[in-house]
Amino acid sequence: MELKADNISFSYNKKREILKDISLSVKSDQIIGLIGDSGSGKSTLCKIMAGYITHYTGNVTLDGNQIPDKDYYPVQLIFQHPEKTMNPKWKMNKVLNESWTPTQDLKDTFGLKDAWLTRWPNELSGGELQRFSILRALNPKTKFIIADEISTMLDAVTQVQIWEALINHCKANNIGILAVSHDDELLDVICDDIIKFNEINNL
Ligand SMILES: Nc1ncnc2c1ncn2[C@@H]1O[C@H](COP(=O)(O)OP(=O)(O)OP(=O)(O)O)[C@@H](O)[C@H]1O
Repeated sequence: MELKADNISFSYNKKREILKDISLSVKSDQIIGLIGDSGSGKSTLCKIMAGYITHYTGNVTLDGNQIPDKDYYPVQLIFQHPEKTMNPKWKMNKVLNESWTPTQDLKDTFGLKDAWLTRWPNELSGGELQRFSILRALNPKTKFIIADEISTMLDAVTQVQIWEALINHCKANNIGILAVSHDDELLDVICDDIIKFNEINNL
C-alpha cells in the first residue's frame, strides 16, 4: 500500500499559511523520517494525514483512494505526550482495550506490565504510558503509523526498546511508518529515507 499526501496546503487562520503545496509518500514496507525546524508545521501535516484536521486543500490517499473517515481510520497518529490522548478517568485496562484487545505476546513485546492495568494514567511514567498509546494504535486494521516525536521524552534505553518493538511489529505486519523527530541520529538508524520538511514546504 501507499499513503500519499499530495499538494497539501493549510493555515490555521488567514494571517499565515503553515503548509504550502506539500507532497510526500510512504509505502507499507518503508520507514520514512521527517525532520525540520520547530514550529514549521510537521505536527500539523501529521494531523492532516491521520484525519484529525479535515479543512485543508490537497489530497491524502491510500493507494490512490480517499480515506473514508466513517470506519476505523487506517492511519494512526501517535503523539509525543501520551497523557494528553488518554481519558484521565479511565483505568489503563480500559484505555488499552478501547480500540482493540492486544495479545499477551504483544503486551510482553512492548514490556507492558499487568500491574499497570489497574492504575490511572497519572500513576504511570511517560515511557509506561507511551507503551499503551503505541499498542492502542496497532489495531490489526492499522495500515500506517505516524509517529510524531514519540520517544523525545524517554531515556535512551526506553527509546531503543520502544522503537525496536514498534519496528519489528510493523515490518512483520506490513505497516508503513512516518517518523517525525528532531533526532537526526535516531532517524539515520531507523529510516529508509529522510525528508527535510523545510525543503518540501514551498512557502
Ligand atoms: N491549533 C492551532 N491554532 C493556531 N496555530 C497553531 C495551532 N497548532 C499549531 N499552530 C501553529 O502552527 C505552526 C506549526 O505548528 P506545528 O506544531 O505543526 O509545528 P512542528 O513543526 O510540529 O513543531 P515542533 O517541531 O516544535 O513540534 C506553529 O507556528 C504553531 O504555533
